[in-house]
Amino acid sequence: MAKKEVIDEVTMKRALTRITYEIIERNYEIDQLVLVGIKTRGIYIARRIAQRLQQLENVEVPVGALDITLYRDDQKNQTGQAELHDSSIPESLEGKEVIVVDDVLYTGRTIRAALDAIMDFGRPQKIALAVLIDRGHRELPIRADFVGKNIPTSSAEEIVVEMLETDGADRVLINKKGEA
Ligand SMILES: O=P(O)(O)OC[C@H]1O[C@H](OP(=O)(O)OP(=O)(O)O)[C@H](O)[C@@H]1O
Ligand SMILES: O=c1cc[nH]c(=O)[nH]1
Repeated sequence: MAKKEVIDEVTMKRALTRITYEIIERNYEIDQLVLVGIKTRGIYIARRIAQRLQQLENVEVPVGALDITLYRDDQKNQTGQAELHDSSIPESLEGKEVIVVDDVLYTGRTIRAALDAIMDFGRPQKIALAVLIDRGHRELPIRADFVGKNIPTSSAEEIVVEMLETDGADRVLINKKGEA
């Protein structure tokens, strides 16, 4: 199966704008809000949501970045210390209202690990989750509060998120695992 585009630039933009409106409607204490993006593309998505919050509400929401590869509990990323880099949280998360942001939600293991990692930066008042794509197949009791698009997949497929900042274009593709 060839790669198939399931989200184009315009649809991605709309999805992120909608998520931003949903965040606004949720009545967060804006001055307590911190977005925490999960590397790599979750950070870009978090920055884009922060930009829209600035445009729509004239608020500056801090964006942190989390590299959680060391914390994962499956063997996929247990390659040791070399992966502990780039986590940067702008301030203590103690008492904050945190929204974790990632590109794809799949088994939920990355998010479980992210929750662990966040606790090292203080105890937030609450934590929510925003993802661009929810592709199903959860292995843990984790769900997203804000979803750009639900894309049902088989486990033989993969979702490939491309973003301007790192891939030269904004789009989402579905691909048969192992195919280029
Ligand atoms: O719900 P899960 O099963 O944990 O899967 C979701 C995670 O998988 C991907 O990261 P990946 O580890 O593939 O790294 P990448 O983002 O650098 O491609 C994706 O960016 C999510 O962070
Ligand atoms: O299909 C998938 C699964 C996890 N993470 C991705 O980026 N794509």
